[in-house]
Amino acid sequence: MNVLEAHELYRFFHIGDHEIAALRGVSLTLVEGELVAVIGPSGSGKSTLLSCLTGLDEPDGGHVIVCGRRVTRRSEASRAAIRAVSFGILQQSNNLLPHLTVAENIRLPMLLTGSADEERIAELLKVMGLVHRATAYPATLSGGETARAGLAVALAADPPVLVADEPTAEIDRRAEASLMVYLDARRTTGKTTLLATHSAALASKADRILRLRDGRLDDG
Ligand SMILES: Nc1ncnc2c1ncn2[C@@H]1O[C@H](COP(=O)(O)OP(=O)(O)OP(=O)(O)O)[C@@H](O)[C@H]1O
Repeated sequence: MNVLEAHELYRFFHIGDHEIAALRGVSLTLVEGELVAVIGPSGSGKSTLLSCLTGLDEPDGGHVIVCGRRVTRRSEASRAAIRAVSFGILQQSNNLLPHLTVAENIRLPMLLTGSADEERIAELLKVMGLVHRATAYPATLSGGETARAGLAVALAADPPVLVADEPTAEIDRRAEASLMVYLDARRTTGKTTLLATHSAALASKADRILRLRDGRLDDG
C-alpha cells in the first residue's frame, strides 16, 4: 500500500531578483514497510523536499498525500493535525521544546496521538542512552544528547512515516547502531521511513536510495 506520495513538487526561493529552484518536479512513492534514503550534495534540495513532504513547508507546485490524505493546499492547522498522526519528524535544527524535559518532550507526541506509554518512554530513553538525562531540559544537553533526544521524540508515537533529516549527523557509533536496530524493527512492523543522509553506512541499510541533484531525482 502507498503510504507517502509526492507528485511533481516544485519549490522556489527568491533572494532579491535571484530565484533558486530548490525542487524541480520531484515525484516519489513510498510503500508500507519501506526504508528509503535520499542522498545528494549539499544544497540539492533534501531538506526542502522533507519539509514539503511533511507539510512543514508548502510547495509552489505539486501535491503530497500521506496515508490517503492530502497534505498540501491546506491551512496550517489542518496540516499540523495530519502531521501529528502521520509523521515522526527529525529536522536538522533541534525539535525539542525548551520548556519541557527530555522525558516530557518524548511524551508529548504520544499525548497528541493517544495516550502516553511510560514503558515505551523508558525504552526510548534507554536505547538512546538518555536515562540519566530524562529530567534534563534541552538547553543543558550536549549536541549528541540533543540529537538522540530528537530521535526519541520523532520515534515516540511509532509514526506510520518517520522522516529524518541527517539522523546520524551528531550521534556516535553506538547510538547509530541502536538507531539501525530501531529502523529495522519499524520495517518488520510495516512502518515507513524516509531519511536524508550523507552517511554511506545508513544509506546502505535502505531498501532504496533516491538521488537528488539540483532539485531533481535521478532514477534510483
Ligand atoms: N528559506 C530559504 N530561502 C532561500 N533559499 C533557500 C531556503 N531554503 C533552502 N534554500 C536553498 O534551496 C536549495 C536547497 O536547499 P536544501 O537545504 O533543501 O538542500 P540540502 O540538500 O538539504 O542541503 P544540505 O545537505 O546542506 O542540508 C539551496 O540552494 C538553498 O540555499
